[in-house]
Amino acid sequence: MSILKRVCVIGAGSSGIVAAKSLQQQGVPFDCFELGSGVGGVWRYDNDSGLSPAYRSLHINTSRQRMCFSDFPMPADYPDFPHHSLILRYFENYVDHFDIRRNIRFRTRVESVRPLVDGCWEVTTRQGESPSITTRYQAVIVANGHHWKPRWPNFAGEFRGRVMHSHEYRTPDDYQGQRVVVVGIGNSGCDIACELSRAADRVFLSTRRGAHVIPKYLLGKPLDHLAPSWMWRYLPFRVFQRLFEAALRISRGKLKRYGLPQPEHRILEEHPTISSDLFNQLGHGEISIKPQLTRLDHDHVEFSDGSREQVDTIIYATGYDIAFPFLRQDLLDTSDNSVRLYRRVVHPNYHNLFFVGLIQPWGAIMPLAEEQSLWVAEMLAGASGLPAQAVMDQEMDDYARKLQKRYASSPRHTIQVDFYAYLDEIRKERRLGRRYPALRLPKLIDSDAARAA
Ligand SMILES: NC(=O)C1=CN([C@@H]2O[C@H](COP(=O)(O)OP(=O)(O)OC[C@H]3O[C@@H](n4cnc5c(N)ncnc54)[C@H](OP(=O)(O)O)[C@@H]3O)[C@@H](O)[C@H]2O)C=CC1
Repeated sequence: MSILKRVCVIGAGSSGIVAAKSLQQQGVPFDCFELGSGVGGVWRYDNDSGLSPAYRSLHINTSRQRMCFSDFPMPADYPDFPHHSLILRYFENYVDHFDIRRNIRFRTRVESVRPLVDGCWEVTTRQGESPSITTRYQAVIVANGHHWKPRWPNFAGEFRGRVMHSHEYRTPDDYQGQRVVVVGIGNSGCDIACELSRAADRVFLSTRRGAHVIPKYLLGKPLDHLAPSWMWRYLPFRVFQRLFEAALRISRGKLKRYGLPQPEHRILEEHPTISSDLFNQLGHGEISIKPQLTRLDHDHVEFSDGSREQVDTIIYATGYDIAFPFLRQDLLDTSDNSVRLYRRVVHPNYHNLFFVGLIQPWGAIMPLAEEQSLWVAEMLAGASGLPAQAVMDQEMDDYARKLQKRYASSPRHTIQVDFYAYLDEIRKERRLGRRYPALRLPKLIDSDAARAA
């Protein structure tokens, strides 16, 4: 039997809950489906969805003032960079404060999302072991996150020790006395290498191009407090980049002083790697930096400088693929890990299929997911619309071109945005949207004749 509803939200992580709350405030009926038995997504340690990569010691690397939602500040007694347990508590309180938990169906997998010929979406869900249910929706908001499907590299040779992805890493307890190589110098790689360096016998951190590692505090301030928002907004990019480089030179010094390779690209041309601990652990001689891993050889690994090390465990901290297991690949091609969406939110052909939180900002994601959610909720409430298709196509082309020009080429740089620029962009889109014809949603007619397109 199919039941009529209006909007389906997929996921109750930080993006899903703000999408749900925004719909509720606009009076748009919705169902939110969450695979795990609680909210919080990646911030729920040992989430029974099996999708959270959070390790026991995880602290966020954006400050509490920058990461919170606009109408729900984080408690003043939280530290600058809260532990994941505090962040989860914040999300739990948010959900209760805005009374959205009753519209979230937990332990429910979204199996498929299919477009119907009448413009609606047919969403098939399954709660636990119950039979699947199919429901028609006028619109779907995808907020399933993009840090749950490990990206595995492929190296020549064979390895007989333990091979794992950072997604599986939880605590350093099992690594006493081991020799471990961590591949990748993103935030996971650095955090895990630092933690393991206090437990394992030797830790090698392998990087193929280095990173402009930024300490959590710069000139005595949480790094995202250093430059006022007007600098991010109005200074020409190259000027801002030079100022940032200067602040790093003063605060941190040169990378090579710590034994880190100098990347070929400049700061702001990569997703930021933020770690204060890495500098200490390098200075203590507890981590050895290695170039690209090139070959596996039973209980040894080889690197591009010809060096070779015996190791017990390889941890690939090589990032994540973007994936929507419930959507047909031909509806949204993610084969090169990029997605083509208007303003990173609206599907180019199906204007009632939205994505919230599918961005990787220089800065915190939550306020940006909030702004996206407000925009989408206004459209779904009939208060706002989209520009002409040609305008949307142009914007998507421009974004892809700018991204390619600015960022080091990597599958992890396909959804990058700058915090303030993107916030302003979506705010402007909301203002303009009120002048466009309201978004036309398909009518909800429960008809067995509506076939999958
Ligand atoms: N404390 C916090 O708040 C934390 C936040 N995060 C966030 O989670 C997200 C995911 O981070 P993370 O898991 O670090 O993943 P990232 O994608 O950010 O980093 C992956 C790293 O692995 C390298 N890599 C990828 N493929 C290969 C390969 N085949 N060979 C060698 N190196 C490779 C990348 O290098 P290259 O650049 O050359 O592609 C990069 O250094 C990010 O948004 C991050 O900011 C993660 C951990 C902690």
